[in-house]
Amino acid sequence: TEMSRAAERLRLLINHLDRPSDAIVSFESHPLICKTQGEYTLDTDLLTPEQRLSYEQNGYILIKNLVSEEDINRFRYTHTRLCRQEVKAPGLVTMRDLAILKSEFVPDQRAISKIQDFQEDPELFRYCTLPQILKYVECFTGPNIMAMHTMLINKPPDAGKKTSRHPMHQDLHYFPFRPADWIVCAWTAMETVNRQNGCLVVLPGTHTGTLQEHDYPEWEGGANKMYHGVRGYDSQHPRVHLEMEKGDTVFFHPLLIHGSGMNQTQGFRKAISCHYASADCYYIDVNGTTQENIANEVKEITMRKYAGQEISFQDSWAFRGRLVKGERTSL
Ligand SMILES: CCCC(=O)SCCNC(=O)CCNC(=O)[C@H](O)C(C)(C)COP(=O)(O)OP(=O)(O)OC[C@H]1O[C@@H](n2cnc3c(N)ncnc32)[C@H](O)[C@@H]1OP(=O)(O)O
Ligand SMILES: Nc1ncnc2c1ncn2[C@@H]1O[C@H](COP(=O)(O)OP(=O)(O)OP(=O)(O)O)[C@@H](O)[C@H]1O
Ligand SMILES: O=C(O)CCC(=O)C(=O)O
Ligand SMILES: [Fe+2]
Ligand SMILES: [Mg+2]
Repeated sequence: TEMSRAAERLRLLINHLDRPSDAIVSFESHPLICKTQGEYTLDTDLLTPEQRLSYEQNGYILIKNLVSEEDINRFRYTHTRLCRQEVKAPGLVTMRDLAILKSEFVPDQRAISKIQDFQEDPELFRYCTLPQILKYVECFTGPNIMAMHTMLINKPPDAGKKTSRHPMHQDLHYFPFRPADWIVCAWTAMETVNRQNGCLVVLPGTHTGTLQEHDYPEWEGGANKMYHGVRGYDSQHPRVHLEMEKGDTVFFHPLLIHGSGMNQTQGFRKAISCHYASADCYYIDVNGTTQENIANEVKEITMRKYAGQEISFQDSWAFRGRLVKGERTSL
């Protein structure tokens, strides 16, 4: 890992040198290159030494009660209206659970297990700009911050085929940008999440590893579109169930292996999340890598969505990404 991170830094240096001079970010003085105290976090006066150490070692930190009840209630209300199509947001992607795909369509939150790409909905996107979240994000990404990927997950009661599970995966599998250490996910519980309704399950420490090969899990009841899982991860690795209360927020590294279990309750378990990256990250070519499979699926879907227009995997990220702080330097 140390070698591959060194190689990544070298690639980054070359990438910066390749750019026109006005785009060059002063390399020596770059806050992220000059991280001296810890490899994964910056010294911003916010994280305690214990929290920094915990992120370095585990790949995540959980902050209690970070988002107010009032904000979450507003996000819930907007979610309901988006699902009922009472309000529209350009680019919004809605996803139905495999188990109810063939049932009659009712435009209701109960039919929609996930919405993605809400960057054009001002109310939901407010989540991505909350100052108390960005303060933490900055510890990982530095001052130029892009909101790259937005989701509101509405995990349905399992219909009996275990399709409500999310297989163990690394989010970096979906991202054609680097370096991984400058990317972080914020995931906020919109209600109590526990083992019964399918809380996040993480394998602490796996963020120090490399990106693994991902594919559809061989599950009897099938798996949802694009829900790839890590091929053959170590099932003996210690697991932590992140039980959280409404408003609690976990920040985690994109290489951290995580998933979520079945929802064994009758409620729809809700969480809102955003993946942030330093605007100083750069796009990579995933051809010939393990990410080729997801890139092809994404290209196929964008092709259908935008009437046959070919959009590169990288561009599909560039046009959804939104600057939330600082300067849009590269992404
Ligand atoms: C850090 C990131 C981590 C992650 O994002 S992990 C999860 C990644 N998931 C995603 O990116 C969401 C993917 N979902 C989507 O893009 C859309 O929901 C999807 C699948 C394209 C469907 O949207 P629409 O096109 O609006 O819906 P549609 O009813 O016209 O369906 C089109 C074809 O897709 C199929 N489909 C829809 N939902 C599915 C599901 N849950 N599992 C498996 N297949 C599914 C559907 O049957 C249809 O197929 P066909 O054309 O009839 O052969
Ligand atoms: N057979 C399996 N192969 C691969 N991954 C699995 C398998 N079973 C569960 N997982 C994954 O492990 C994580 C936890 O899922 P699981 O349904 O076992 O919930 P759990 O939280 O462990 O609950 P329980 O208390 O019932 O064990 C999820 O990411 C799930 O997708
Ligand atoms: O909320 C969940 O169940 C986890 C979702 C997740 O990890 C993802 O979509 O990448
Ligand atoms: Fe994930
Ligand atoms: Mg289990």
